[in-house]
Amino acid sequence: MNPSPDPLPTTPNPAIAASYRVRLAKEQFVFCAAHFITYAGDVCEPLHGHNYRVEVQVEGPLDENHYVLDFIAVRDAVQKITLGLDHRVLLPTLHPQIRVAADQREVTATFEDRRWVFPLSDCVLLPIANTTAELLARWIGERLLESIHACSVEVSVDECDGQVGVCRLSHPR
Ligand SMILES: Nc1nc2c(c(=O)[nH]1)N=C([C@H](O)[C@H](O)COP(=O)(O)OP(=O)(O)OP(=O)(O)O)CN2
Repeated sequence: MNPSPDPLPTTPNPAIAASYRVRLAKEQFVFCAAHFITYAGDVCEPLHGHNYRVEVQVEGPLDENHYVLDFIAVRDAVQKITLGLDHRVLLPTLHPQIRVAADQREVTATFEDRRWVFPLSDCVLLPIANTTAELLARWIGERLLESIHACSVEVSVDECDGQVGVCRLSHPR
């Protein structure tokens, strides 16, 4: 005769540490934007566009619903951020060599002897040093942390099918 099986535990084991996060990778987390970056010191790309795809992870303790955060609240917060970048030209205002100047109507960006002029309403001026996927992920992560209550977020920005910049941000403890 088989010995009777061990009884199933009736509570989670407090000796085993658990942490939780939610991950959202929604179809609608896409923004189509134009940009150019510099690299290797003084190489400046031509203006071009990407269909950027965003994914987020949010970490924290469980609330009274046993949620880290409501998926719907996170979804709406991310969508609001990505919508603000959609169909825009992304320009870095902290770039050491790209100068970005705006008036009531237009934005002028200059790099060495090159000059781009855009309608103001077509642009988003971002306080970052270069519009790399990594720094866009950080900018989105900071906006997300401002709008949801979470210990930490991780934002991935995929600029074209598998080229992904990732930034993890945590509130100081
Ligand atoms: N770590 C990072 N590397 C690169 C970034 C970045 O944000 N983080 N960005 C770029 C460029 O912005 C560029 O957009 C790369 O895109 P891609 O179109 O793939 O570049 P190609 O010149 O190879 O263009 P093809 O159309 O594929 O010929 C570069 N690196």
